[in-house]
Amino acid sequence: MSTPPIISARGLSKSFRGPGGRTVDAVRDLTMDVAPGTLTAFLGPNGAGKSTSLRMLTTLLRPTGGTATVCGFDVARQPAQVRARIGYIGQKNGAGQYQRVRDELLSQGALYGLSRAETRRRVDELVEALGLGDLVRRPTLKLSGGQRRRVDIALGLIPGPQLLFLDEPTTGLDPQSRAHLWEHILELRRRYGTTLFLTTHYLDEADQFAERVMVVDRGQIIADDTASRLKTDLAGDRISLTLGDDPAAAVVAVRRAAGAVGAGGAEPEAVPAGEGTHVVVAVEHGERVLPALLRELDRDGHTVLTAELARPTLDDVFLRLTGRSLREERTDPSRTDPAPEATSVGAPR
Ligand SMILES: Nc1ncnc2c1ncn2[C@@H]1O[C@H](COP(=O)(O)OP(=O)(O)OP(=O)(O)O)[C@@H](O)[C@H]1O
Repeated sequence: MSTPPIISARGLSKSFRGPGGRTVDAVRDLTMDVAPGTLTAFLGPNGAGKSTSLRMLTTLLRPTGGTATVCGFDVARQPAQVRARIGYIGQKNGAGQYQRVRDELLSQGALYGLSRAETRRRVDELVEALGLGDLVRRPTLKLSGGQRRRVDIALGLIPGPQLLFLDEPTTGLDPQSRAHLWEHILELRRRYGTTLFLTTHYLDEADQFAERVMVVDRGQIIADDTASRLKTDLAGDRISLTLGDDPAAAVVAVRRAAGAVGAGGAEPEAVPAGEGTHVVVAVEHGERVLPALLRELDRDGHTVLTAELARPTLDDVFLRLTGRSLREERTDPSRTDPAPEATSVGAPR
């Protein structure tokens, strides 16, 4: 990394005293460097340690081990300097209840010590960037979940942070509001070049929008790369074919054809399917392999009844790494109740 990292953590850890005096290692040995201007997604099931990591990086929780710098300052020793440079949108709604949206945004500027003129300029800019024009005169109490999340993000951005932490920004929103919020998040990046570090349960969001995905499980980062590399390296593509042969002949045919087109290696798996046999084989670069494989099978005189290419998802990656599906991990029975969530850093609301 040529420019210094905006987040740098070495062995960052946090243990809590759980029920019955049991120790909960919420975050274990978190080590990472994050480049400025990037969008990183912290992806993991409930209780994986995502919020705890964020709360340490935003100085809201004191680590029990390791070190971290954010915007060049030590989170434990220089929390005020860190807070002055970051925004944090927690899981619970930060926006007040009765104030009108515009008044709330203006008060936020005053809390951060911005001049009135500077605050107005920022508010106008963010109202436009986040599409809040029609909402500014309404009390936040009357807003929908998605609208309120946008106001939260505007509040977090009023002081012009270099780095914005978002804890599950889209949880609880319907698909349309999620898509809308993402448009705005991406627009913010284009405009201000803000570094974004967010947690999410949503595999599709991490896949589609993040440049870097860190998969977290049981307090540890278990994978860290672009979504596309994680999928290619850890899960691979899958070609599913239905051949008009019996299972043994179908497996031999696919194994031979895959070897002939340079995609051998993985053992094809066969399942009898009606008139023929369904065979699944894992390959790399399935889009290139599939046509060649079909030509090869045809040349060998096999009848291919159906052919399908399945691209892996981040869930396949998680499954491969942990043997569990992230989709089924939405609740964690061992979870204990965390302390009340603080929703902002830098200034009280
Ligand atoms: N204040 C606390 N006291 C005791 N245990 C805690 C506390 N905060 C978090 N934990 C525990 O630490 C672990 C990690 O929790 P954390 O909230 O960081 O997970 P998460 O990945 O953010 O989950 P979610 O996606 O549900 O928000 C969990 O087992 C949780 O119960």
